[in-house]
Amino acid sequence: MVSSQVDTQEVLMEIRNVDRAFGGVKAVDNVSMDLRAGIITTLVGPNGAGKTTLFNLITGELSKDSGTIKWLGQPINRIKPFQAARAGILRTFQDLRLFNEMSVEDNILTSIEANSVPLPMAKSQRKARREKVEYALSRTGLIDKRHIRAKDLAYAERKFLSMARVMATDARLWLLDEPASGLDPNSYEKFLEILREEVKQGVTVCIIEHNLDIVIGISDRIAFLDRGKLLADDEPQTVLNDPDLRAIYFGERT
Ligand SMILES: Nc1ncnc2c1ncn2[C@@H]1O[C@H](COP(=O)(O)OP(=O)(O)OP(=O)(O)O)[C@@H](O)[C@H]1O
Repeated sequence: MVSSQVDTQEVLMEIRNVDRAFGGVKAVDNVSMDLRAGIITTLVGPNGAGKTTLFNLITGELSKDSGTIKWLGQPINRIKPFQAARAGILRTFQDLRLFNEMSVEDNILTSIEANSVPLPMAKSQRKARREKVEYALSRTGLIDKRHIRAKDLAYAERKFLSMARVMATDARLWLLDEPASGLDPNSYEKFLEILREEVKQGVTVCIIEHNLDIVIGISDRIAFLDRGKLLADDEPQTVLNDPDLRAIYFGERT
């Protein structure tokens, strides 16, 4: 599933000594890691490990207490979510945050409009937007649902719409927060297939995932967080075969 189109040694994002506490809880504790281009990095760890907080720090939903994050070599320490999106870093949320009263198609269009650098709407740009919407609709299997309101979709379709909203932008880094949770096996196979295809086209993905089958099926690299600390960042087999990490993952720590 590694991209054939990009240099996977290229570091897109450099995270160094990042901290964030909530009162006495160190949600993210001195985390340093790289996100490399054209691969899928999976963030795993028990509940409360700090995975979502790390996403929030990357995209500026939360501010860091200390540490630095660089994107394409440039510090993005005070970035706001809309600036992150326009810089090519886009995320999904566990609670999806769709516009429930809007149609599927309008949800995708809105995402393009909100997350792209505004340009005068030349005819050619309008056409390009339409093509992106069509691409996202067809890749996620939502083409026949384009006029349905988001709130009337089935659960799996809502998950795919959330992904379509990222897909239709030109984001280079996708941060996906449990995008496959609650999906039936058919849907998550489809989800994995879509993701692999997008990575082949050059997208870079960091995904938070609990389902071990999905973690095994998709990861090029696994970063393991526990109580805010990064305990491992390595090849999947190395992380998954580590008995101490397995004990933490399966809640068997002493
Ligand atoms: N806004 C907040 N206010 C107070 N504490 C928070 C806040 N956000 C996160 N925390 C705490 O920070 C820690 C890390 O939470 P976080 O949601 O990042 O973990 P997670 O690994 O994403 O967990 P899960 O797998 O359950 O989603 C937890 O102890 C959580 O209670």
